[in-house]
Amino acid sequence: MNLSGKRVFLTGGARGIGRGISEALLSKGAMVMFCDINPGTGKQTEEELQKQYSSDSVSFIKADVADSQQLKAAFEAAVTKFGAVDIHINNAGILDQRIWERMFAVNAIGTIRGCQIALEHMRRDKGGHGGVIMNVVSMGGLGSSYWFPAYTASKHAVIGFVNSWAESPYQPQHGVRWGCVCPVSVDTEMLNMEENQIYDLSENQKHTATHKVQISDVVDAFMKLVQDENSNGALMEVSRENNGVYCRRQLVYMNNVSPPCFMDNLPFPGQT
Ligand SMILES: NC(=O)C1=CN([C@@H]2O[C@H](COP(=O)(O)OP(=O)(O)OC[C@H]3O[C@@H](n4cnc5c(N)ncnc54)[C@H](O)[C@@H]3O)[C@@H](O)[C@H]2O)C=CC1
Ligand SMILES: CCCCCC(=O)/C=C/C=C\C/C=C\C/C=C\CCCC(=O)O
Repeated sequence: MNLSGKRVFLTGGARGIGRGISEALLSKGAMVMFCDINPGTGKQTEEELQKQYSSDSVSFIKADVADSQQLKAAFEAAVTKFGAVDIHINNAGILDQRIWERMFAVNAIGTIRGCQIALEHMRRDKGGHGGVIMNVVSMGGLGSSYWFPAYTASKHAVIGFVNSWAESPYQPQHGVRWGCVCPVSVDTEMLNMEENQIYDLSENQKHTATHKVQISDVVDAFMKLVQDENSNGALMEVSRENNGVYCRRQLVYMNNVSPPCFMDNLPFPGQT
């Protein structure tokens, strides 16, 4: 997929992985509108990116993805500005076991609602132009973690939702392809946690120090997936397994869903 001129809406883009993805898309000639709950950082990022690219190509709008009206209004602002949205990216997320219901509202409900809003807009069988819906999930969504059970569950919910749409027999009529990047811990502000935000924090911090990846690793994986026209329903793990490169696995095998494949010919851990 040629990203030049593509119209993108992304959630949680003020900093971290979301900002990294926006910058990579802008560098390929895409136009990006991003929302965030934090207006200060959002505005600052908007200014910096507008200086680097152009004021027409990137803009910020304040929205809380857990609020259905705010999320819908922000997405519609992107449609009004660009004429349509070709690529929708659910990235906003939080990690705090102390407010687990709020975490579900942001990570699971906010993401699923984002998918639904974008799908309605993009579906060819409903007059749309087709498109791509990408999700920044987590390696926690592929397995389990005693450090943060509710966070893990919120990410599993997204994968279940996304793969169910990706394997729909009507997916070709929808003309929308789906993908998830699933990183291990990433070197962002999210790792600066307080006691009780997750269980066993000090043990986790020791573990994270040797396992974390960089934003650029996640962006690299995202860019491969978003540009691959043959990819639908991919869950791309981003981790330091296999000497620091990432591998890609696809868990859905039905008609019209890309076949399983391994990137860089590396086996997925546990497979030979
Ligand atoms: N940092 C990590 O170790 C990992 C992060 N992830 C996921 O990546 C995504 C991005 O996380 P990071 O960049 O690391 O975090 P971050 O905390 O650096 O950035 C998240 C951004 O989302 C915004 N945000 C939070 N709640 C929001 C809401 N309700 N509405 C709109 N915007 C909101 C924040 O203001 C912030 O700008 C999240 O979904 C996270 O779960 C996945 C795997 C590992
Ligand atoms: C395996 C769960 C990864 C979850 C990543 C995530 O979404 C948020 C991470 C936040 C803090 C870091 C916590 C734990 C991850 C640390 C190491 C996991 C190592 C797994 C492995 O590669 O064996």
